[in-house]
Amino acid sequence: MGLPFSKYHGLGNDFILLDNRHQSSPLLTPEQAVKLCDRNFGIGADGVIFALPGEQGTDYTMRIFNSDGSEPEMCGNGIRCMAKYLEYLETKAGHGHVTPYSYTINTLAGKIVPTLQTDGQITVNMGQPRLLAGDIPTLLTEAGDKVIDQPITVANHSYQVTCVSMGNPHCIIFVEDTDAVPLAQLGPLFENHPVFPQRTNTEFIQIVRPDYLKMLVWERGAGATLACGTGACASLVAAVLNGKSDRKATIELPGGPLQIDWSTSDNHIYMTGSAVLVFSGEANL
Ligand SMILES: N[C@@H](CCC[C@H](N)C(=O)O)C(=O)O
Repeated sequence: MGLPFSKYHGLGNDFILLDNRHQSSPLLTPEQAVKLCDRNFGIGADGVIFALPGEQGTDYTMRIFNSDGSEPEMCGNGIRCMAKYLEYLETKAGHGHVTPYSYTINTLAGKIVPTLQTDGQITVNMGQPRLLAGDIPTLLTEAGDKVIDQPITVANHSYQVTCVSMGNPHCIIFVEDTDAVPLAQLGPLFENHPVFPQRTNTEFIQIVRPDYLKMLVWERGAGATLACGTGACASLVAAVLNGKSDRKATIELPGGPLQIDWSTSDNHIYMTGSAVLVFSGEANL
C-alpha cells in the first residue's frame, strides 16, 4: 500500500497534504518530499505539508517542506489548504463542524488561526508582521521601527527594497508594471543575494490603486509560483509603510485574488482566500 495523500491548491500554489496526526515528526524526509513535488516524476507541487498533532495548546501543528526540500517557517496558502484538509479528515471520521469554525495551528512562526467561513473561504489570523532591519534580515525589529526603502544592488542595478517577516522572510520591490519584470532572471539573484543569509522570498508589487495591488512572486525554495499568502501579507505591510496603499486591499496574484487586512485594533494581518481539494490518492515512495 502506498502513502495516502491529498493534493490541494490555494490560487494555484499547490501542496501535497499528509495525515501526520499520529506521529510528532514528519512522515517523509526532505529528499522524499522533493521527489513527490517533481512535476514529471512525482505528483507535482510547490511543497509538502504535514498535519501533525497540536503543540503548546494548539489543535494541530503544521510543518512544510518547499519543493527543494528546505523547511520554511510558515505558508499562508498552505495553512488555508491545511484547514480544508482537517475539515475533510474530520468530516470523513464523522466529526464535521458547523461554520464558521476556527483551528489553532502551531507553526515555526508561532500560533496561526485559520477560520473556515460559511461561504467556503478561509480567513487566517496571520499574527503581527515584523520588519527585517539593519543588515537586512539578520535583525528582527518590531513593526513600527520603519526601517524601509533600503537600496540593494542586483545585477549591477540598485533596487529600493522593504523587507518584512511573516515568520518567513520577504523582500518587496515596487515596480511600475509587473508584466515587465524578468522574474526568472531576477528571482534567483534576490533569493540568493548575500544580504539574505537565510535566502528570501521576493515580491514585485505594482500599485494599481491604494486598495488594489498586483503581485509577482519568486519563492525561496520553490521558484516562480502562482501565489504566496505570506508574500501578499508582507507586501501589503510594505505598501502601507511606504505610504502607497490602504491597510485593507485586494492583492491580485497570477493565480487569483487575496483580501488582506492589517488591523489597527490588534496589529494582526487577516488574509482571506480560497483553498481547493484537487484529488486524493496513494503515492509510491
Ligand atoms: N507559498 C507560501 C510560502 C511558502 C514558503 C516559502 N517558499 C519560504 O521558503 O518562506 C505562502 O503561501 O505563504
